[in-house]
Amino acid sequence: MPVTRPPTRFAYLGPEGTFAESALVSAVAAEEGTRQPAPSVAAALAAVRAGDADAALVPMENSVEGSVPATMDGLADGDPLLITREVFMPVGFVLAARPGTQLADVRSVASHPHALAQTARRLTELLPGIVPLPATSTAEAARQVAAGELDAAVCAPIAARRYRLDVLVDEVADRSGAVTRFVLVAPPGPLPEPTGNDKTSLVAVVGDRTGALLELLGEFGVRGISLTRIESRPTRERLGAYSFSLDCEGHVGDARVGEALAALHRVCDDVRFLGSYPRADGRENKPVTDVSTDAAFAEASTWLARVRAGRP
Ligand SMILES: O=C(O)C(=O)C[C@]1(C(=O)O)C=C[C@@H](O)C=C1
Repeated sequence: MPVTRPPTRFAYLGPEGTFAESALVSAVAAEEGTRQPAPSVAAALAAVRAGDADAALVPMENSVEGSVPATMDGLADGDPLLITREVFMPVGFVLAARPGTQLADVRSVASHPHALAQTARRLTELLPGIVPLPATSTAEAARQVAAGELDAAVCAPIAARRYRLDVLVDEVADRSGAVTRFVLVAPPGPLPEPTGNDKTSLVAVVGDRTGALLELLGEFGVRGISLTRIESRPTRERLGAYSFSLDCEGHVGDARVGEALAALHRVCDDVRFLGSYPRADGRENKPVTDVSTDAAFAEASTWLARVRAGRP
């Protein structure tokens, strides 16, 4: 009898109309599963950890405003989760209000803090003297405007349509061309197969030693592995204790990446592997140097085995 698998349940930062939902729609075909909005990044990750969702799509970083702390910390702490995909989404913002509202009528405006940061200058020009309020997402701000709780929202054009708002001002981003990188995270399980153009993410806690960060970077450098992102986050244990969240080129199944991670496991206080997944930013990993290929690593271990066997 054919086994029918239940559809994958994808959680995302909701409500409907977020950039996260658009990114999920762009990356996952409708027949691949169902979509369930979560009220926050933490809630989306918690749904996966509790088994109420099979995967969650959450924002990781934005080309203008940088990393999303809720995602960084949500992946670094708690039960382990694995990134299985990355998804890039252009983000553009509108100022939306209930039909009939004029710009001069607006007394309150809200959005996700990342969206407010990307539109801060324009909002000051358009709404002088009004302090923008944070919302859990751009679409949540739009929903609150539709419910009459706020006058205006900075949101995606799709959220304005979804909540039947009028666009008061189109394109309110301070910088055009912004892109947000989302990641799809799932419970621990088989890793995506290496494609030859992959990324690996991890969080490393380095000890309080002189040169500890240099040591960490050196493990990548000596194996010819390029980093695509690195940032520090407080471990929240005490002032001055940091973890490093980073992405590098390559798959943990590649000899050079596997060896680098094993070395970090030796030299760092803690290493959390966050996944290896296909690179999706349209760029190619840097060519692997001759001395860092899988073949070069295999040949070196064959040589070492011979040496150890007394046959140099
Ligand atoms: O609020 C949303 O629509 C989101 O998907 C979140 C988010 C973010 O966290 O950065 C995504 C893209 C934009 O940069 C603004 C907000």
